[in-house]
Amino acid sequence: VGPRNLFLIIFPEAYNDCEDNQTRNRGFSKRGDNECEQDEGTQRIGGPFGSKRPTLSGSGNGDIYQSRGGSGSRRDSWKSEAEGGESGDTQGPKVTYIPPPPPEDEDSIFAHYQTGINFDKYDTILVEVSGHDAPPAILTFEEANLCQTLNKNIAKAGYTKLTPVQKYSIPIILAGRDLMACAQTGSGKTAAFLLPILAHMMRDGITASRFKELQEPECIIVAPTRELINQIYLEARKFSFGTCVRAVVIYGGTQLGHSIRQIVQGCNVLCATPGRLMDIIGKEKIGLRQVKYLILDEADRMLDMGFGPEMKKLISCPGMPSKEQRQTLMFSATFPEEIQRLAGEFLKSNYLFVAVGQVGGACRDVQQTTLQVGQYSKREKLVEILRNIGDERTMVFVETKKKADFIATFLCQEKISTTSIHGDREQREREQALGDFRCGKCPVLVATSVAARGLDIENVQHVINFDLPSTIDEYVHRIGRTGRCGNTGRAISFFDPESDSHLAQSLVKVLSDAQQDVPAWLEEIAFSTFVPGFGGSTRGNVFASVDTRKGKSTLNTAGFSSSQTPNPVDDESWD
Ligand SMILES: Nc1ncnc2c1ncn2[C@@H]1O[C@H](COP(=O)(O)OP(=O)(O)OP(=O)(O)O)[C@@H](O)[C@H]1O
Repeated sequence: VGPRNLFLIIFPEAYNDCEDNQTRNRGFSKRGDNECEQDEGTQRIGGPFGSKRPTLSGSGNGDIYQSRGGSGSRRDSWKSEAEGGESGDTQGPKVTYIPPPPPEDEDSIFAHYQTGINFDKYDTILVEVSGHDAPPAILTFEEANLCQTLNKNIAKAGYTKLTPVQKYSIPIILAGRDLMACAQTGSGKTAAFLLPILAHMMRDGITASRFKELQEPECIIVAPTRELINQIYLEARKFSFGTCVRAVVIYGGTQLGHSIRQIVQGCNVLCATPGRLMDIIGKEKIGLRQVKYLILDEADRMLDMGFGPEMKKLISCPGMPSKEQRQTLMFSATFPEEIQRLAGEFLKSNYLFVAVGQVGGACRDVQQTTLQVGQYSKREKLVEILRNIGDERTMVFVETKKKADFIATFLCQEKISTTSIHGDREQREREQALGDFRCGKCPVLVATSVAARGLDIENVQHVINFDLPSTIDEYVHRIGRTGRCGNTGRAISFFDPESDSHLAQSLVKVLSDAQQDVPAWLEEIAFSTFVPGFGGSTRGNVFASVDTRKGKSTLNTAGFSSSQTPNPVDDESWD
């Protein structure tokens, strides 16, 4: 019995289960179901790729699958942390993982990859700014008039030229305005908010944090996944290098005591996943009275039905300054209209909206290919493609955690060096997997949607959608793991007409908007599933290209400053 057969004997229904699961979920908006961050406080113990089937639970062999309630349990699972899960009174053993500290040497802090051949093409992208009295865009870092230390750090990070989202967002944030910004994946949104906030903090003369049981950060940044918030923290640490500003990161899957120890040493910029943040606030280690900046990265995800209620709780926490008294910033590559409307509750009514290119559009530096592949041929096709790719770094996205384990195991058996990341793996394993992928030890990373957003990994040349996601937004984020910062990349998607037809129409639109070839068979499927007045089952108005306030806006190429909206924009009342 070969290893693959052995796997199938032990988990005979693994493959079909995954497919069933995926099919069952089709047709529903899976916003809220898709795997994202799950900050539950208990620890999972897994096999080579983490999760074990629930049926093994309690087998007494130490190989226990700590059930997380299946897909769709995200809210509950991370709530359990906020409600005391971390203290170990829910399920499973207490989390003891303490992530290794990041390297402290300057070379590591400022390590970066090169911008690509298409970096300058960013300047040709149309930018739309809506809202009243938008400050003009800046063309250079010098125009931003940042302090010397920040300028030094920018130079050490290898930034010489602003990206469009930076040209527009930096002056808006420096002017103290609230902002909702939408720009393509990999185009520098993180620095677009970090730099002006740090500049503000420096200008306000932030004093060095000192040890205190209750810390009161000036800035809170939230993001939907642990790895992403850690990445944002590393960027914050890089740009604040040599200043008094202390950034701290806290996220689920790690020991709570460790998070607390990081915080009490001083905290000006708190980077957090929502579950851990609420937990720490509940434990009175963080006070909110000094919060001047609240940033929601991947804001559409942070406001959707998965995280939205917790974000609302956050802004209504005792001490949290009202929206009039804080500056709130939202960034994403996608912004469905209905989520834009929800965002109004968080933002001042005169917030500005910046759209670089088409809201929700795919990055044009990614060459997209769609292949018609039925579910039973997918594995063979995957192996064929990976063998052709060789050692180039490739992310393979699948729809379920079980499938991620299954495909990763399968590829290893095929002698393709593979690791995996998904929400049923322990945090230690997730970080190890990402590390092995980053350094090239494992050039293939099989992932669920937990890795779809925000992750900025050097040299990811290929993304393969083994399973297409259920929403086109998720597709845009996934393929955005390649083709970053002006570099080129390739995305190959397996389209199974049995389960993916609902996506055909929006996929055709995304492909054609990004000037990609659209296969005739895909157009045919899109046509045959045509829904008049297409709202799409998955994403409100799929191709929203404007601020939903419908204010008049101005179109600019990124090199020129915007004029302002002449008319009142609020024809819809949110407050
Ligand atoms: N002005 C710049 N010059 C050079 N490199 C830059 C510049 N701005 C950002 N970068 C680099 O580009 C990469 C992508 O940036 P970032 O991760 O902020 O993209 P993003 O827009 O947030 O993407 P996503 O939508 O996937 O979250 C990072 O490695 C970042 O350091």
